Amino acid sequence: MKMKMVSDGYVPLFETNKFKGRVMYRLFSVSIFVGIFFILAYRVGHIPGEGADGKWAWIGLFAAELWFGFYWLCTQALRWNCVYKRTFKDRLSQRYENDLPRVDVFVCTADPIIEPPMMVINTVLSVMAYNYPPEKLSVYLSDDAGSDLTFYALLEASHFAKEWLPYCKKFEVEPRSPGAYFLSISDPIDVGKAKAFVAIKKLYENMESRIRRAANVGRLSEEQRSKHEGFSQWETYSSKQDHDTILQILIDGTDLNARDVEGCSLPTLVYLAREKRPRYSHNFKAGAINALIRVSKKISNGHIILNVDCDMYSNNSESVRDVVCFFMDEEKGYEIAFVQFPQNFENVTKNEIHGSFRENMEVEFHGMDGYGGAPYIGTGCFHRRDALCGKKFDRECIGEWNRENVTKREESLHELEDKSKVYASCTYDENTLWGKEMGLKYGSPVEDLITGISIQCRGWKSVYFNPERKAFLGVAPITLSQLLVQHKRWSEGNFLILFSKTSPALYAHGRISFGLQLGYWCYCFWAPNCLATLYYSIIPSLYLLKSTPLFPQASSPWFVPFAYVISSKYSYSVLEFLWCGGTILGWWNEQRIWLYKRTSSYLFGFIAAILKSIGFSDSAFVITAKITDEDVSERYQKEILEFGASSPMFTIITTLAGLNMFCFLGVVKKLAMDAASIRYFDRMVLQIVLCFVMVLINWPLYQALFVRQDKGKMPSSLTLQSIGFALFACTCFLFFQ
Ligand SMILES: O=c1ccn([C@@H]2O[C@H](COP(=O)(O)OP(=O)(O)O[C@H]3O[C@H](CO)[C@@H](O)[C@H](O)[C@H]3O)[C@@H](O)[C@H]2O)c(=O)[nH]1
Ligand SMILES: [Mn+2]
Repeated sequence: MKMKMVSDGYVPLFETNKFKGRVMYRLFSVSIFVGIFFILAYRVGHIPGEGADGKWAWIGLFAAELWFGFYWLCTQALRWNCVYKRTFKDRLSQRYENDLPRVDVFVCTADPIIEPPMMVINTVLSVMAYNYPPEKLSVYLSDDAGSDLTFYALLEASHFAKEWLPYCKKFEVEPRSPGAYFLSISDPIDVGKAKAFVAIKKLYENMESRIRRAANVGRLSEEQRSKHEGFSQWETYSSKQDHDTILQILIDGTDLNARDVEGCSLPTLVYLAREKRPRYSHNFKAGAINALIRVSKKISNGHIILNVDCDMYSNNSESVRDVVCFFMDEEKGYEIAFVQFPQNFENVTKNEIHGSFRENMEVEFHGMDGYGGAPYIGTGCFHRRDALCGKKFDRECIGEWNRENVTKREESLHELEDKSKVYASCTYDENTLWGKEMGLKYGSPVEDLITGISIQCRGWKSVYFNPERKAFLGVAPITLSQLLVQHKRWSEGNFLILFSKTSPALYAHGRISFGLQLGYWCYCFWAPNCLATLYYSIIPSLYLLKSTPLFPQASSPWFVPFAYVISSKYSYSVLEFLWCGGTILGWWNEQRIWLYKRTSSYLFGFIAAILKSIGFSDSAFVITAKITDEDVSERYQKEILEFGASSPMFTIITTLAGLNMFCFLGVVKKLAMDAASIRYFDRMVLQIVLCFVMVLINWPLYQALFVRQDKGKMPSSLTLQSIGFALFACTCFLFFQ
C-alpha cells in the first residue's frame, strides 16, 4: 500500500550501479575456464602407466587441480556481478530530518591490557560525535573484562565529550576520534581555530595522562574511586570470569540537564560488564552483543544497531546518515536487514607486508552485494534491530520507522539500571532462542559470518557500502604470528559453517541466490585449501630431484593451457590489485601471505575444525592484540616480517621454504653439470619455474633464518629444526622412494 503511494513521485535515497567492465570480465573469465578444462583434460589423458615413476604424484596433482578449478569457479561468483552503491543524504534531510530513527551503537572490549582503555574511549568518542541528532543516538560499551580501569576511562570520556562534541560540530572535524585527529593535525593553519584547537588538545592530553597513569599503576586511587558512585559496583567483583553485572548509565540522553558546554543535548552513554560465572559459558563476543541487545532495548531501544570493535574508530561522521538512506528508502529499504561497511586499517604500511583485505573489500564484497547479500563481518555493521533479533522478512512491514518515540520514563535512572541488569545475567540465555534464532549465534569462532547467513536465510537482503571517505579504521595485527592465529580462527570457523544448521551448501540452498551461495563457499572453503596448496608446493619440487616431469614440456601443445591460465590469472590479479589502490610490491607481499596462510593457518584451522566436529575440542576466541613493543612496531613500519618466537606455524612455513631451497639447489647443480641440461630444462620447465617462485617468495624468510640479527629474526632452534626436517624429507624422497 505504502509502496504504491510513494512510487508516483519516487526519488530514491540510494542508487545501485553495475560495474562497467562487466562484459569484458565475463569473457575473460570464460577463457580461463576453457584453459582449466584443457589442463584437467591433459591430466586425465596422460596418467603415467602402471609402475611408472610419479603415477601417484600425478593423480595427486589431478586432485589438486580439480580442487583449484572448483575453488576458482567459486571466486568467479565474487566478480561476476559487482555493484556499487551511492546515497543521497541531502534528500534524506529534506524528507526525514525530524523523523530519523534512533540508533544504538555497541562497542565491545574484552581486555584492558591488549585493548588499552585509551584506544577504547577514542572509539567511543568517535561514535558519540556522529553527525546525527544526539537525542537519537546511544552508545554502549560492553566490557568483557569488567575492568574498573576501562570504566574510569569511560567516565573521563563522558566529561571530555562535553567539550569534544561541540568542537567537532563547530569545526566540522574529521576524523572524530580525538587521538587520530590530533595525530593528523600538528598545527591548525587557521588562526581563528588555533585557540580552540590548543585548548581542546590540552584537555585531551590531561585526560590521557590521568588514564595512562592509572593504567601504569594498575589500579585506581581511593580519590579516583570516590568521584563516582558507579565504582561501588566493584565491591563484589572477584575476577574477570566471576562477577556480578555492572551497569552504569553515565550520560542519560533524556535528562534535560545532560548538556554539552554549548548547551546541546548529548548522546546516552552506558557502561556494561555482563555477569560472568566460571560455570557458565559466556559465548565470547556473541554473548556480549546479545546482552547488549537486550539491555539496550530496555534503555533506548534504537531501531538500528551499529556494532564496532573497540579498535575501529569512526573515520566518517556521516556514516549513520548514509545508512539511514538505505533503511528509509521508500521502495527498497524495507527488505534490508543490515548495511556492512568495509574493514579498513589505520596501521597498514604502504606495501602491506601482512597483506590486507584489499581485494575482499574493493571487489569481492561488491560482488556479493550484486547478489543482494553482503556478508556481516563483525564490525562496522548497522543492523535493523528486528532482523537481528530473529524476525523473518515480511513484505507487510513497510514504513515502520516512524513508530513510537521514546516516551517519558516513569522510573528513576537507578530503577532503570536495576531492571536492565537482569538482561545481562549469565543465565538469561539458558533455554531461550538467544544465540540460536535470536541475536548473534553462539558456538562459532566466526559468529559474525554465520549470523549474517542466517539473517539472509530468513529472507532479508543486505547492503555493502564502501564510501570514498573510509567509514571505520581499525588496527591490523602487527606480527606474523598474530596474523596467522587470527586466520586460523577464521578458517576454522568458516569451514565449520558448512556443517552448521545454516550451511550455505545445504540449508541456504533456495533461500539465498546461487551466486551468493558460491560466494560464501569461497570463505567457507578457506581451510581445506591447505591440502591442495601444500601438495602443490611440495611434490613438484621434490620430483625435480628425480628429474620426473609432472607437467607438459615446453615444446608440447599442452603447455599452452598451463601457460595461458597461469599468466593471465596472475596478470589479472596484479591489475586488480593496482586498480584497488595497491602497489606492485604490495601485491607480491600479498602472494607470500597467501602462501603462509594457506600452508599454516588453514592447515591448523582444518585440523581444529575436524577435531571439533568429532567432539574432541572446543573452539575458543583468541583476542587479537592491538599493541606491541616499540622495536616490534618499528620493524613493522619498515616492512620487515616479525618472527621472534617459535610457533608450530613457523615450523611449517620454514620447513617448506627449506625444502624448496634444497630442491632448487638440486636443479642448479643439474643445470650446471649436466651436458643435456637444455633437454632437462625443456622437460621440467614448469616445475623449475614453480620451485623458483617458491624460493623467490620466501626470500624474506631466508633472511630471517640466515642473515638477520635483530630480535624479530627466526629463533635459531626453529631454524635448525626446520632445516633438519627439510633435509630429511629430501633425502628420504631421493633414496627410499
Ligand atoms: O570474549 C570476547 C572476545 C572478543 N570480544 C571483542 O570482539 C572484538 C573482536 O576481537 P578481536 O580480537 O579484535 O578479533 P579480530 O580477529 O580482529 O575480529 C574479527 O573477527 C571476529 C570474528 O572472528 C569478529 O567478531 C570481529 O568483529 C572481526 O573484527 C574486540 O572488540 C573484542 O574486544 C569480546 O567482546 N568478548
Ligand atoms: Mn580486531
